[in-house]
This record gives sequence, structure tokens and C-alpha cells, in this order.
Amino acid sequence: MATLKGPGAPKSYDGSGLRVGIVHARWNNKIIDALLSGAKKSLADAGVKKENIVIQSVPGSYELPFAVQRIDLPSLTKEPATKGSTAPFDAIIAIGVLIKGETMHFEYIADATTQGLMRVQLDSGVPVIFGLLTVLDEEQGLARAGIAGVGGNVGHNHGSDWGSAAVELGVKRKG
Ligand SMILES: O=c1[nH]c(NC[C@H](O)[C@H](O)[C@H](O)CO)c([N+](=O)[O-])c(=O)[nH]1
Repeated sequence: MATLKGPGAPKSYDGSGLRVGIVHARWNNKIIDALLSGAKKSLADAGVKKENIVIQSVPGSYELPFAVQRIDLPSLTKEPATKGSTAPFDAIIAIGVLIKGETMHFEYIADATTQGLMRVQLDSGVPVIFGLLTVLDEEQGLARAGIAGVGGNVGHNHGSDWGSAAVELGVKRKG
């Protein structure tokens, strides 16, 4: 039975003129690495040039909003990226994996990071794709990164959806 969830088949957009940033956390890096690969494959499939993809990492998901806004990335302004410049990006993908522990730490980071990423994109005018997995156990995270867990089920790699969303929003932002 076809799944009812998810964005459905992505529409095709030409990403050849886009400059895309990816900022990922390093916590839970086995899942992160799979999500990152999925996002990069979608970007490549849409024609985004490898030289126009900038990848940065931060320790954990809590650092994502700050890094997306400023650290290591050319400052985000409303000026569209131009070829070969260090001008800002057309879209940025923020990737993190939060796994629920015994305390409330998970909830506080999840909420702060979510609100922070939304604020950065609205303040900067640059689309920030929400690539934060908030899962209750590692199995859920593996499944959403397309990795077979102990249960053997291989889910859908959500990173590929985030890459497609970055291309769509980047193209729409350029107008
Ligand atoms: O990205 C994550 N960061 C986590 N914590 C670190 C946090 O994001 C910050 O890096 C840290 O608090 C320092 O600011 C996590 N847990 O605590 O479980 C987690 O599961 N995932």
C-alpha cells in the first residue's frame, strides 16, 4: 500500500545555478553520515554543482542555528549567490539527530533548535531546510536514514527529501 506520509514524488527543479550550504551536527554520526549522503545525492541529481555546495559541521544540534546564521558561512544577506562568489547561499540544510535520553535535555534542545532555525531563515530571507531528526531511540533514527536496524527494516532516507526541498526553495527564492 502506497504510503500516505511524506512529500510524495519531488517535482523536478533545475539546481544548476544554486549555491547550497549544509550544516550538520556530529552527534550520532552514523545516522548523520547517511542523512548527509542522501541530501548530497538529491542535490547532485537536481544538477547542483559540487563546487557550489559548502558543508560545515558543529558539535551538536544545539549549535545548528548559530552556525547556519554566521559561523564559517558567508554572511547571509538578501543578495542572490553569483557564480564563483562567496556570496550567500540560495538555501541551507541544517542536519542533526536528537535521540531521547533519560532526562528532559532532548526536549529543550529540540525546541530551542527548531525555533532557532525558523528564526534564522525568516530573519535572513534564506530558506533553511529543517533536517533535525527527533527520535525516541536509535532504531527510529536508523530507519529514517535508510539504514537497516536490528529489526532489519530499512526505512526511507529523509536526507534525500531535504536535498529536494533545498533545491525547490532555492529556485523559488531566486525567482
Ligand atoms: O545533536 C545532538 N546533540 C546532543 N547534545 C549536545 C547539544 O546539541 C550541544 O552540542 C551541547 O549541549 C553543547 O552546547 C544530543 N544529546 O544530548 O542527546 C543529541 O542526541 N544530539
